[in-house]
Amino acid sequence: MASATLVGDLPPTGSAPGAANTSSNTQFPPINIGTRRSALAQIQARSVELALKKAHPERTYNICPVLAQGDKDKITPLQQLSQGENAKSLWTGELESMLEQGELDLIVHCLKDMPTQLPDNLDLAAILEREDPRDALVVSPRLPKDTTIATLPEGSTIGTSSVRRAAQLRRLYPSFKFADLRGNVGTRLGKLDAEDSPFNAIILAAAGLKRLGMDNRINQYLSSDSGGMLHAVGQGALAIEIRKDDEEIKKILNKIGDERTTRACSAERALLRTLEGGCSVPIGVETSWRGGKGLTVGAQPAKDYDKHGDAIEEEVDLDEQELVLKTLVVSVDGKESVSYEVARKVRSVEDAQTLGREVAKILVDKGADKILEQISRDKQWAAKKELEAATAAPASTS
Ligand SMILES: NCc1[nH]cc(CCC(=O)O)c1CC(=O)O
Repeated sequence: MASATLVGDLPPTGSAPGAANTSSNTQFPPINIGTRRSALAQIQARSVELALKKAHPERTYNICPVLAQGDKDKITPLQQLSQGENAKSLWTGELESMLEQGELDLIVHCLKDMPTQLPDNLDLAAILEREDPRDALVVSPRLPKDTTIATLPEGSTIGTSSVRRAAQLRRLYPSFKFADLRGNVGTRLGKLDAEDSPFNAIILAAAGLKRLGMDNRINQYLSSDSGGMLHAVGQGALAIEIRKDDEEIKKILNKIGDERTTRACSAERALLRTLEGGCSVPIGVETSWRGGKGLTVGAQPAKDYDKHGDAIEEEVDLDEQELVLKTLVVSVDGKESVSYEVARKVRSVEDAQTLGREVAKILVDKGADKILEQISRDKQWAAKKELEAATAAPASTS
């Protein structure tokens, strides 16, 4: 038959007259969820799919894993990769063009990896409840299990490709050396554990380890209270990017966002955007909510436990709580730093953004601009050197 239609390829509407009153998945086309290909990315995409299925069981969902540019090039250090025009699209460019072309309906991102400015036709449409935003210290299996950042051997080598992590640690632990460490979480742990590993410890986001069920590898959670580390803007939160004009998907996403995380992360991102920092700029933040009824830890309300040990969610009026925002900008060598802390009620995303922008201006007044200018001069210098090297040896493959 010339006009055969493939099963599963039915048009969303206008099925042949007399067709059975079809099941839900033929009334609407499936929603295509884009994600990167790593195990962690796919777990994250599945958690979003689950939330969507709960909110909209009448729809069907497809997870589409896509290989990102940043995953392909594992050799060039991140600082160099994230330079120039395409800097910001390292992890998201490929997925975004598929979204623009309608091959995807939404992309699940780690908010931390999302640039503060998106292409004009795309939108950050939802931020989900935050997982643990802290950084985590994972020490070599050759060291005692109770090793902390403060008890690591003098002169230890720490594996991290994050300028923010290295700069903050240089500031407090000047004897440490830092070595580039790339790859997905499993790869990084493998490099730490290897017989001939150069690393005494590595730093990873606690959120990634928890989502992968590998938090048993965490030797110490790092925070302002422990190890003196502030995490990256948006760390631990998942965000959904969509086409700006896609009202249907906007409506579908309505129920899955988390207001507390959205406000906290909006303050963090407005701060970052005002400082014009990319993901490789050493800006650390920490947000928590306090006041109202009951204390909150991280982005989430502190949980009470009933006599069976089940968590009781406290009723806390978010609008009556203060957002506590701790911030730190450190020079790459760790020698200069500017910090600022503020607490204020933020009753909307706009309030939160205003707070973030104000804090950025205060940090600049306190000298953060000099630190950031130095970093951008260093980057330009490195880019120039790279270009010179490329011109001098065009055939070089290294
Ligand atoms: N830099 C890469 C990256 N982007 C997001 C996460 C996972 C944590 C998160 O969801 O914020 C990680 C891994 C890491 O930093 O260890």
